[in-house]
Amino acid sequence: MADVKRVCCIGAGYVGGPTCAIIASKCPDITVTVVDLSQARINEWNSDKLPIFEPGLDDLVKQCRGKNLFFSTEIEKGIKEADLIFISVNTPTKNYGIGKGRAADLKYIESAARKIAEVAVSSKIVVEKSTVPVKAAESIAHILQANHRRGVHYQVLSNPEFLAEGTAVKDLMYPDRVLIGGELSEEGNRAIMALSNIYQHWVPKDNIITMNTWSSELSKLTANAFLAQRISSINAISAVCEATGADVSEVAHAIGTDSRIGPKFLQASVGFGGSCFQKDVLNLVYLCECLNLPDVAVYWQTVIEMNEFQKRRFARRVIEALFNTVTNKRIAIFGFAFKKDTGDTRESPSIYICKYLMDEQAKLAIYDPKVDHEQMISDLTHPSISDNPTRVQELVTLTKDPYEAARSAHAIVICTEWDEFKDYDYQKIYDSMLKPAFIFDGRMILDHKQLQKIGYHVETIGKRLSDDVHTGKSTSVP
Ligand SMILES: NC(=O)c1ccc[n+]([C@@H]2O[C@H](COP(=O)([O-])OP(=O)(O)OC[C@H]3O[C@@H](n4cnc5c(N)ncnc54)[C@H](O)[C@@H]3O)[C@@H](O)[C@H]2O)c1
Ligand SMILES: O=c1ccn([C@@H]2O[C@H](COP(=O)(O)OP(=O)(O)O[C@H]3O[C@H](CO)[C@@H](O)[C@H](O)[C@H]3O)[C@@H](O)[C@H]2O)c(=O)[nH]1
Repeated sequence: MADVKRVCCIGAGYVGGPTCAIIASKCPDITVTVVDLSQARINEWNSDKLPIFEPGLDDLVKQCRGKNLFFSTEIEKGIKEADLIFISVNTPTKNYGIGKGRAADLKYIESAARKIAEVAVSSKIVVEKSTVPVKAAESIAHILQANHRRGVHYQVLSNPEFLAEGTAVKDLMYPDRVLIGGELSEEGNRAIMALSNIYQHWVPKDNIITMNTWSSELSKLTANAFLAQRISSINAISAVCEATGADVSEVAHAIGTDSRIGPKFLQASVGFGGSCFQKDVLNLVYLCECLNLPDVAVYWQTVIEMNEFQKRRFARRVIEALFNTVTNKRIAIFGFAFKKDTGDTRESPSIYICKYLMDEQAKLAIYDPKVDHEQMISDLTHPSISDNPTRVQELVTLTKDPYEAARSAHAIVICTEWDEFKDYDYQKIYDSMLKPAFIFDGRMILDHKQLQKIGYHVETIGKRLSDDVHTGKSTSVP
């Protein structure tokens, strides 16, 4: 099995699509087919407008599509023909039954495994690419082995993905490391080598780390838990900064220069979003509970609680600064994606900030350079955000023009760190706003001094810019 010629990937999402585009582009000797249940998603992958926005992805897909990269709903054919199959389906937080709100929902993983067992007529390497709880590979192996045909053998590997959205192509092209976990046996080793050979087309051998399956699965959850924890930690410190007059950027810089801490992932913000951090930390929390480690579970749970606190705290600051009422006030929301350079809104802090402001009956004018308006409405009318979709439609205006969003507004709230927000004509915007005009920079990306010079009242995360600090009246510590 050392020579993989055909790869199939089940799941044409944010991970499956870009990962397979890179494999196809770096391995012209391998045919890669990405399959999905969703005809609409596959149609988009086969069209000029891909279903996801990622810098550099369009070119990559165009370069390989129809040559050695295919997108299809013919799942059975894809499985039958492949030597190696990636399972890259979604593993969302369960919203029903046992483990509701914390455990990962493994129903899509299981159905992919069952489909493989049902249709495979030759031996396969099955690679768990999705993020899963520890021991999920064992369940996949059980399903495959219990249903296998004579002469068909399986090796199950864990190969978690570390790409971040918005930088997926770069992350896949130059990964810090590739992790491959497998069975400690001769067949296990052969399967690990086969997958490693694919990556070695472009990843230096030393950056490919092999280990036992459970360590690999746990490493993925641990990496995300550590990253999320850093953000929650600096966000917690941002609250202390606002209360004391310290500046969180200065604190982050100071601690980041300690080589043991390092400078990355210390950007205080309105809170972390995205489809992974919350889901994976909760997944770890649930795992700890199941392993009868309640203290460890509580430890990681606080990372999530701090993130909730940060989103709520920021929305409250907006309301307080606007004289404790935002009812019927027009507030421009700049940014709806969970971070810049993506159109993804899953768990975006912007959704929650909009929710808190809508709860106070603020009128929102939302602008994002990449998020579709249908997606915004779908997020804001989700039952967990609002129980009155008609009211949402009344309160929210969606616009394709940031200047339009800010016109006659009382305030601008920056929720995503899009680069273009830095380049707007803020004098022109100021002139069109109601006075006093407020800017709440939830991402610390604007030139605050310049904005103050124009006349804005500026508030940001982790730093006091308002008058009481300028006059030295910062909160005293007992
Ligand atoms: N999004 C990220 O940045 C990222 C990064 C690293 C890891 N991950 C992990 O990778 C996995 C996939 O994430 P994603 O963001 O790509 O999800 P996604 O929701 O974008 O895509 C998953 C796709 O799988 C398809 N699917 C589900 N069940 C299927 C089945 N039985 N047969 C065929 N297709 C099926 C869905 O239709 C969907 O298109 C998750 O476990 C996630 O935690 C995501
Ligand atoms: O210093 C920082 C860094 C990030 N964020 C926020 O954290 C969230 C997540 O950002 P990021 O990690 O860059 O994007 P994701 O696409 O969610 O990627 C994370 O989740 C993926 C899915 O598991 C992993 O593969 C990646 O390694 C991991 O970075 C976003 O809302 C960011 O704005 C901050 O607030 N401060």
